[in-house]
Amino acid sequence: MTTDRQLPATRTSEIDSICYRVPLIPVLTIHNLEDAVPLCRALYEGGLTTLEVTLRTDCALQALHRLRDALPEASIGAGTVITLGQYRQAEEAGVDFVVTPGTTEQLYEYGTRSPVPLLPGIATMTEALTGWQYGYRRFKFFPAEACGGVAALKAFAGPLRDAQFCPTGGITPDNAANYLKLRNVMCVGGSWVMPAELIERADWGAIRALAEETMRDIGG
Ligand SMILES: O=C(O)C(=O)C[C@H](O)[C@H](O)COP(=O)(O)O
Repeated sequence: MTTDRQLPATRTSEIDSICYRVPLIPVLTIHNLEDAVPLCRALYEGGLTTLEVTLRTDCALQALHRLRDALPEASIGAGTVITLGQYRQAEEAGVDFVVTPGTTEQLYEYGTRSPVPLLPGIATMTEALTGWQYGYRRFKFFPAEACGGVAALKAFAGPLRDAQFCPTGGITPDNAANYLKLRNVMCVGGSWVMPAELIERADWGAIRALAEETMRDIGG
C-alpha cells in the first residue's frame, strides 16, 4: 500500500461546505432521463440544495451533464462510483463531488489528486483508517442502519475524534433526527424524499412539498 500521496488539507473544508449545506442529501437513481431536471429542480427549490445522483442507471451520466447546466447553484454529486473510470466520467460531467459506497485503495489514492473532492464510503473502523492514512476525515457511513447505525457512530467518535460522517442507507424521516443529533454527523443521505409513485406521476409539486417538509422537520 502506498500512502505517499496525501489529501490536500483544503479538501476537508470543500466537503464540509457541501455536506453542512443541508441536513439531507437526497440520493437519486434516475431511470428516465427526462425526469432528471424537473425532479432535481423540485428538490432544490424545496431547499435540498446538495444532490447525489447514483451511477446505477444507463442515463445517469447524461443526467449529470444536464443537471450541471440546469442547476448551476446546486451542489451536484455522482454516487455509486465504484471504479476509477466512473470517477473520471463524473469529473467530465462537471460534478462538485464524488461519493463511493465503499472505497478501494485505488479510489482513495485517486481522490487525493482529482480536481473533484471525494466523500469516501466506509462501513467499518478499519475501512475508515485506510482512508485516514491518506488524510481523509470525512466519510459516508454506508449502509448505516445495517452496520450499527447511531450506536456505531457513537463508538467511532471515540477513536476518530476529527472524523465527520454522512450516514446513508436505511435513514428515514423517523430516525434521521437521531443521527443529526450526533456530534460526528454532518448530514444524512437518503432516498425517501422522492417516492417512485410521485416520480411516475411526474408530480414535481408534491416532491417539492416533501423536500420543504423535510427541511422543516429535520432542518433544525
Ligand atoms: O449506491 C450507492 O452508492 C449508495 O450510496 C446507496 C444509497 O446511498 C442508498 O441506496 C440510499 O439508501 P436508502 O435511503 O436506504 O434508499
